[in-house]
Amino acid sequence: MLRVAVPNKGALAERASEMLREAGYRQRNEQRDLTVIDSANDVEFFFLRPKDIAIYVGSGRLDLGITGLDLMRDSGANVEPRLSLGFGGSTFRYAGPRGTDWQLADIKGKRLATAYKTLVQADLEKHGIEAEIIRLDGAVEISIQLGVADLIADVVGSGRTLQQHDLVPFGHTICESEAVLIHSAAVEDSAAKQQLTARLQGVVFAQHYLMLDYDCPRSLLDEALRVTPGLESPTVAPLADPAQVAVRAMVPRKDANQLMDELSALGAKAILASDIRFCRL
Ligand SMILES: Nc1ncnc2c1ncn2[C@@H]1O[C@H](COP(=O)(O)OP(=O)(O)OP(=O)(O)O)[C@@H](O)[C@H]1O
Ligand SMILES: O=P(O)(O)OC[C@H]1O[C@H](OP(=O)(O)OP(=O)(O)O)[C@H](O)[C@@H]1O
Ligand SMILES: [Mg+2]
Repeated sequence: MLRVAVPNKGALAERASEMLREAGYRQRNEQRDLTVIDSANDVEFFFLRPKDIAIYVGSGRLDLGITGLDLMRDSGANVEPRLSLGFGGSTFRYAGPRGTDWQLADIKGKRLATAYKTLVQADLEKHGIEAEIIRLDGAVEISIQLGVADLIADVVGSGRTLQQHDLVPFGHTICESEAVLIHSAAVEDSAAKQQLTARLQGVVFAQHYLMLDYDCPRSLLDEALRVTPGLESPTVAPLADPAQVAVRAMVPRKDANQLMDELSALGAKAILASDIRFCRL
C-alpha cells in the first residue's frame, strides 16, 4: 500500500487535501484523524505537521509527501520535489523594523529570530555572516517587539503580517517556496508513486487550462487555429451549415480572455469557456 504524508494543519493543509480529493482519493472527514485508508486506491494517508513531513519521507518510511519547498529545504532530509502543486506560494525573507535602510551586512552580530534555523544558518554561512540565531516555533514577527531578537527571517505571503508589526523585508530572497510533492532521493521509484503523481499532475494542469469552444466560418479556420492551436491538435467538427465549423481547444487560463477577444474580432461566434476539473494527458 502506498503511504503518503499530507499536512494536518496550517497554510497548506486544506488545499492539499482538496487536491487529493479532486484526484479521486479519499481524505479525512474528521479534522483530528491522523490516518485515512483509501482501500479502493490502495493508499494510506498520514496527516502530519508540515514541518515533519520531509523527515518521514526522507527516512523512507513514507513514500510521498506534500509540503512547502522552504520546509523541505529546512529539514535537511534527503528528499527531492517531484511535482510543483501550484499553491502555497511564498518567499522567505530577512526583515527588520521600519525606518532603517537594512542591508544584509547589518545582520552581523545581531540576534535573528526564525522558525527555519537550518535554512537561515545555511544562507548566512553562504554569505559569510555570523549572527545569533534565536529559534522560535511561530509568530516570529512579534519577537522583536518582545525584545528577544533584533531581526527576523520568516515566510512572507501577502506581506500583511510584516506590515502589521512595522517590519520591512530586506536583502535577497532566501527561498521562493510553494507546495510540492516530495519523495526520498534514496528510494527507487514505483508504479504506485507514478500513478499518484500523474493524478495530481492532472489536477494542477486542469487548474491552468480552460476548454474553449467556438463556431467559425470555414474560410477563417486556419487563422482561428493559429489563435488556439490547442496542446497538440484542436478538434474541428462540421456543423449543419457547411460554411461553418465548430472548434474545441485547450487554452492557458491566464490568456483566455485575450484569445476570446481575438477570436471574436476574427468572426468566431458562440465562444464558450469551460473549466476542466481534472485530466490525464
Ligand atoms: N501566508 C502564507 N502564504 C503562503 N504560504 C504560506 C503562508 N504561511 C505559510 N506558508 C507556507 O506553508 C508552509 C508552512 O506552513 P505552516 O506555517 O502552516 O506550518 P507550520 O508553521 O509548521 O505549522 P504551524 O504554523 O501550525 O505551527 C511553508 O511552506 C510556508 O511557505
Ligand atoms: O505575509 P502574510 O500573508 O501575512 O503571511 C505570513 C505569515 O503566515 C505564516 O504564519 P502562520 O499563520 O503559519 O503562523 P506561524 O507564524 O505561527 O507559523 C508565516 O509564518 C507568517 O507569519
Ligand atoms: Mg506557520
